[in-house]
Parts: sequence; structure tokens; C-alpha cells
Amino acid sequence: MLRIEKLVKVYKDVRALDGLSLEVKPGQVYGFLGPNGAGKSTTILSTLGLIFPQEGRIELFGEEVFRDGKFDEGRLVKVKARIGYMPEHATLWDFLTPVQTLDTIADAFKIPKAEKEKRINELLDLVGLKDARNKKVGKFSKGMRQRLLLAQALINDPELLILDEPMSGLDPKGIAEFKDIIREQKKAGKTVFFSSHILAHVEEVCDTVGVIVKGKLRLEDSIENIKKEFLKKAGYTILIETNKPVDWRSAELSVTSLGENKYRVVASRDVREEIHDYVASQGAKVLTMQVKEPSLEEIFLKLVE
Ligand SMILES: Nc1ncnc2c1ncn2[C@@H]1O[C@H](COP(=O)(O)OP(=O)(O)OP(=O)(O)O)[C@@H](O)[C@H]1O
Repeated sequence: MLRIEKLVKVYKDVRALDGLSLEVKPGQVYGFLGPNGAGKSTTILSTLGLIFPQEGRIELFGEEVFRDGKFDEGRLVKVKARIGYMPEHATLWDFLTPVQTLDTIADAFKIPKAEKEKRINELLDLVGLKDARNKKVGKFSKGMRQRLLLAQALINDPELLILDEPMSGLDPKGIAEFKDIIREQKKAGKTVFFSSHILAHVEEVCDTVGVIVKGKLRLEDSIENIKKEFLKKAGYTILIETNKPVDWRSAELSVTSLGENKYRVVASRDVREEIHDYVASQGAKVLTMQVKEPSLEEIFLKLVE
């Protein structure tokens, strides 16, 4: 759906993208996570041909739209009709109402009149702006503006939704509703690529996460695999009982005698198999085993450190 290869974007003296590669597959909800200034907006703007990278390759819907420092404008225009985009900093027309705003955008997409009204009503309902449909946008809160921007992005019923920090400025209820809309898009077979610097925004709703740090992709995997990988590095505390002295020596492991034939083993890696073998060979007994999984927050912080 979207493939980016070795993208480089240099702004004067800032190397915002430093050989970034990533792939968004059809039907995925891909969370593009990274701290402020990591290069998320630069990636999105490059993908849409709104800024010019210097090197690399971009493919959308299997069509090569950028290569060797040049966009193929014809192809870009064609594929962009199938994309919905919600920018991070967008200007809305303050003197228009949501209905008038969406009407104008629908005209830009040449949506037939008969379809237009129905589509606008559905979208206002979807993003929760039905009651504010005829109010001037100038009076809207940040959250209401975000909702209208999302409705704009959906007007052409896009196959691929690209959202730049869509949940910033939303309250917890708004975030939950946004996540629901994203889930509904996925159910309808759409692909969603959205950026965030807040892990909690991507955690429940994405099936794949890409972490960008200083213009490079540090990690791209499913949340499930990321957790699995880091579970290997989880901390284990095991209490064993044995009438033989424990002389178990291994790296990243410490054994403390607690008296009364009890020993505490603390390991900073997955030692479950070793423990099993040890206990079986020594006729010992495992009394308790505690695993301290790192939270995704800790994993993310470690990556961006
Ligand atoms: N027009 C520009 N001119 C010069 N430098 C820029 C420009 N736009 C972005 N940068 C720099 O490029 C780097 C990446 O910025 P970008 O906006 O892509 O990051 P981001 O991950 O989207 O961050 P944020 O979440 O803060 O928007 C930053 O160091 C930023 O200061």
C-alpha cells in the first residue's frame, strides 16, 4: 500500500530523514510513533508530494511515485484520489459551518450532488459533529476541529488514510471515539497510517508499529511481537526449595540463600527453561515465579533514549 525506501530529506542543516524505510501493507492500521522532531511529518508530507525529499523511493498502491529526487506527478495525482489526508496543522475556514466546509471539499473531489448530501450527513454523524453541523467553525474547540479534519479526510471514501497526529488535542473521550473510527475503517477494509508521539494513542488500535528516531526507523513490528521480543528481556524472580546447596552459576543471574532450604533466584533474562532443567535434575521444587514484563512505554523510552 505504501512503501518507502531509504528516504533522505535535508532541510538546510537538518537531516530530518536519514535513509528511512518502512512498509504499510493493505488492511493494516500502522502506528508511526516517534518523539517530537523525529521526522514523522516530514515522512508524511514527502509521501504526499507536499515537500521534496532528495533521495530514496516511494511507492503508493504499487505505483512508483518518487525516485531519484523526482516525483512522477501524473502517477501522484492518480493515487492521491485514493488517499485521505489529515494534516497536523491545518487551517479551516472559520466563517464556514461543517456542512459548508465538507460541501466545498466534496466539490473539489467532484462528488456528484446526489451522493454529496448523504455522504456529508454520514460523516458528520461518524465524527460526532451532527449537532454542530450548522455552527461556525471559528467557534470550535481543538477537538471539534480535529473531528472536522477527519471528516474532510474521509470525504472521498479513501482506501488509504494518512493522519498526522490525529489525536493531539483530544480529551480521553475524543481519543476513544477516534480509535473507534479507526477500527471501523479497518473493518471496512481500509488501510490507516497515522503518526503519534504518544504510545497510548497507538497501543490499542494498531496492528503494526513503526518507531522513528532521528529520521531512521528503529523498529517495525506487530505490538504482539514487540512484547514477545521484550519478554525475553523481562526480569524473573524464582523461589526454589531444595535440600541440596544451590551452586547454580550463570550470567545475569543471582542466587540468594533465604534459609530453611529456600533460595531466591533473580534473573534479568528468560531462564524458565534452565530452571525447569535444574529443578528436574536436582529434585528441587519451584515455589513461586514472578515475571516483570517491561511495559510498552518502557520499551518505547528505551528505543528513543
Ligand atoms: N521547514 C523546515 N525547515 C527546517 N527544518 C525543518 C522544517 N520542517 C521540519 N524541520 C526539522 O526536521 C526535523 C523533523 O521534523 P518533523 O516535523 O518531521 O518531526 P515530527 O516527528 O513530525 O515532530 P512533531 O511531532 O514535533 O511534529 C526536526 O528537527 C524539525 O525541526
